[in-house]
Amino acid sequence: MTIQWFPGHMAKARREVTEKLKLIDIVYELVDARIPSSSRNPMIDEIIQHKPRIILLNKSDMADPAKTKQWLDFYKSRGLTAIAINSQAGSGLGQITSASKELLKEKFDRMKAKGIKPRAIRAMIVGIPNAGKSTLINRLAKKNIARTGNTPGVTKAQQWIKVGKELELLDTPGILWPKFEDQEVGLKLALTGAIKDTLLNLHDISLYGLRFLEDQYPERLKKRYNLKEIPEETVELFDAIGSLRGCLMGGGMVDYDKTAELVVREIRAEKFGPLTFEMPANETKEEE
Ligand SMILES: Nc1nc2c(ncn2[C@@H]2O[C@H](COP(=O)(O)OP(=O)(O)OP(=O)(O)O)[C@@H](O)[C@H]2O)c(=O)[nH]1
Repeated sequence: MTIQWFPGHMAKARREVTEKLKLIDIVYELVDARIPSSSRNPMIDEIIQHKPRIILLNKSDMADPAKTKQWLDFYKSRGLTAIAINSQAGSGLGQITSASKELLKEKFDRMKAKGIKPRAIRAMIVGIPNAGKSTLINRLAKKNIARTGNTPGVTKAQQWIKVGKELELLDTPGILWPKFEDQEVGLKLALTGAIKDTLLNLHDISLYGLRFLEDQYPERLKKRYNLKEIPEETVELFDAIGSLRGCLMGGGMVDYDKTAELVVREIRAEKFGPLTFEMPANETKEEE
């Protein structure tokens, strides 16, 4: 699903998340491990305020493991709890409940001291489109969706998913917008498949991807496209890839549209192995 975000949509999304915050103890902020910064909502800190939070680096199977570790260290150094997960395979999910209990220990101890009956931790998942929210919810839900049903004329009841005995999850995640006003963020979102190609120029996306590979993973780029050296000139690079892969027009000229499309498709399909497109040093100021 690709959402076109207009100011009205953003305000509504924010309102919905703010409303649901009242029902929960903790927020699970789901980001893409390949672009942990670009796949965040730029106003998330302001929106969730002081609500306890765990950052879930999803799709960690598609990210560079060494870089994921650096991201986890970075969050830790900032006093933030972060866990690398793979919602599709279910790995890392076991840590979510224990980390939540740790973060909420004081609150629950206080409740206990006041004589309040013990209850499960209540949580909500928040993330940008395509972060993997539904996949994670389905994984955690197994068969334990507590359907409460709707009563006509009454506001739709929130439905809770039981995750073991100690955790309950709101069944609808909060969907928030990415920082798409930043061109580079847009290119990273496109390369990871979070936004449609049609929103950006395919040549710009592929060129950004190729230059990124040249800078960070030159050997993988050379190997994939049989390059002895990586040509400095963009045209030469496209020519080399296009002719190797038969992306040609009539007359044997390289078809740059087809070549650009091929490159983007291959990056997304992990043909260059797991990739991480940004590191903590690029984090924007709001983390400071
Ligand atoms: N490799 C991999 N793919 C994942 C993972 N989690 C989700 N996906 C894939 O990512 C895509 C988006 O997942 P969804 O669960 O639909 O994402 P969403 O955040 O609910 O998306 P919206 O409904 O657009 O808000 C799907 O193709 C999933 O199969 C993961 O951990 N690893």
